[in-house]
Amino acid sequence: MSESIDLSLIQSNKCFGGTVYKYEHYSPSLKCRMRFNIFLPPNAPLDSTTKVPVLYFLSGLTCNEDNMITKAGAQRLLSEQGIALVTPDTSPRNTGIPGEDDIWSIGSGAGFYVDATTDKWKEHYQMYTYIVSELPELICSNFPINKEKSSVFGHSMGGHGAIMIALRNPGIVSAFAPICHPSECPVGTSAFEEYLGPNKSNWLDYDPTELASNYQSEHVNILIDQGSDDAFLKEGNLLPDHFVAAVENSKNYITLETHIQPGYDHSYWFVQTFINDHIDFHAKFLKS
Ligand SMILES: N[C@@H](CCC(=O)N[C@@H](CS)C(=O)NCC(=O)O)C(=O)O
Repeated sequence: MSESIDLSLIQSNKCFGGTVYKYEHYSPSLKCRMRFNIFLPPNAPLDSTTKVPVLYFLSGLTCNEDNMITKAGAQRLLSEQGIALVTPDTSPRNTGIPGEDDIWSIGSGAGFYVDATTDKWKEHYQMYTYIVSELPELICSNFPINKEKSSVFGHSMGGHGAIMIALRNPGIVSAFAPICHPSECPVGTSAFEEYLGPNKSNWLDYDPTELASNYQSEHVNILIDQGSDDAFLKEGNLLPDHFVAAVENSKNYITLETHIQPGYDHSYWFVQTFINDHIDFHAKFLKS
């Protein structure tokens, strides 16, 4: 890895026999310093010659690299399964873009996993490139990770990111309460307009529902869990029914399993309840 990336260890904590490491690095695609956590299971310490599969978890609005790894309780099963976990941040930070910290659903903590094209955001907000290209290269060059065995999952805005990425780079994907149709919901339209401009045709490649409705590529397997008492769902920000209908059009190419979980909300209490189902879902493919 090039020295300019300056990968620095910030913290390490033993966890279920493995270790959670926090790193900081300079990101050439985002032009700022970024942090991520990586959990290495007991069978793949840093100096291991054994390479293990990896899961990338994309978090939701207002989150950083810590929310999921500290709250979802994934490490117990990942440790047993011998699967690594990477939790990236959700946006560039401290870029100096005016107002970057002012609105909870745009800017810091709200990168929406797109490569921005508008003058205001495009220099730094290249989260699609960061998550799909830069970060996996950095991870596979510096850690005992099997490049061929990786998949992505996420929550809310990160569920949108995970499904969108898996439909553009066919693979296994799962999501908790994903923003399924960002082009049609309040938080999605305001962010897409800001990052991609007002022309909705430029939004389609970043929208899970739009991508699914025309999908005719390698088979994709998707698992979604959705709480029935989720405030974001009730506000019309998630629109899972739009996604289910879109998949109907592409059912020869997409297998979708959706679980509506009665009484659960949008929080990490919900995520931690079903995290093991998601790890098992990925493990079937990652370890085959
Ligand atoms: N607008 C609210 C909602 C933010 C929110 O619920 N974010 C979700 C993802 S969309 C989350 O995971 N929050 C962090 C956490 O629960 O740890 C806020 O700013 O508090």
